[in-house]
Amino acid sequence: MLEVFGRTWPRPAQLSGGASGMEEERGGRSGQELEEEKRRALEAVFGESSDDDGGGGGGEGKLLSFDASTRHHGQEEGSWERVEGIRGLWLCRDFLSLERQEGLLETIEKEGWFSQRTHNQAMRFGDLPQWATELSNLIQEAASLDDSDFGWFDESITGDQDYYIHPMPGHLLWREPLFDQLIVNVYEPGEGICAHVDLMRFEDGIAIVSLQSECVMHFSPVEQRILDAELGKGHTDSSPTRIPVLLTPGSLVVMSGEARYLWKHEINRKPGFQVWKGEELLQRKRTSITLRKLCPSS
Ligand SMILES: O=C(O)CCC(=O)C(=O)O
Ligand SMILES: [Fe+2]
Repeated sequence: MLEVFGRTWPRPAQLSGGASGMEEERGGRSGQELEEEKRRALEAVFGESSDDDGGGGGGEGKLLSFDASTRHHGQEEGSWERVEGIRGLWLCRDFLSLERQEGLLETIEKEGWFSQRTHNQAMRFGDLPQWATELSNLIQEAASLDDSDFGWFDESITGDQDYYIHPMPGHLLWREPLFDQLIVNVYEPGEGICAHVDLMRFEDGIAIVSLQSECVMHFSPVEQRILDAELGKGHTDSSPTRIPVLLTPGSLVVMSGEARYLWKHEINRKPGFQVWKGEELLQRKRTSITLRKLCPSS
């Protein structure tokens, strides 16, 4: 099933008739209600969504320019970083080479999802296009390199923290399929996405690949009080925590556990918010690919 539409933030509502953006929790409405509203609006515009690729190149055997088999071993792997302060948030900065980033962009372009200027978000549910399956294989491969490859082994990590010693805990990394939902978001300079926790209809273990413009994604706790209690701080006098993470082109972010459920993520590309090491980042068009797995009941 393919859905292509315009995100509503910060652009005005386009296809979704006033519904808020896809994941944001706003105005007291649950994410689920927003999702349903969006679905109804989409159907009003496009009719019922179907599984058809529209001949866009996602079908079996059409690898186009993104071909995982050309991966250069050693070049693109092995630079996982744990994001300090957020358990379950991992960053792999050099996940995709420049060549592979270009191939991926070209492949996405050939899908034709964004041929209309107003369309800046496409979602696929169920069978993913082959290039996205290949991308998820690369994610699995990168995340599954054993401890010695990364020197992660840390004897002080025990018990439930075991969950956080790999970019993706084993029960998520080896599920079948790893991902069955895809979102491609295209952002023009100045455009971003509001602080949100991804909907509960998706399982734990979410991956985001960044292309084109670099950007700063901010993470803030869903409940500042919980974080403060954990850190042993009184919550009344503490300022809200916001942890910036620089997403460079070709980088991969993986969120699981606390990072996925207890932290909101946000990209604010309004002037003054895209600052890294004291410098305002130059904004260009940005494309991101989010891969998730639907919960069995969805
Ligand atoms: O564009 C991004 O990097 C984030 C997208 C996102 O958070 C989402 O699709 O839920
Ligand atoms: Fe998200």
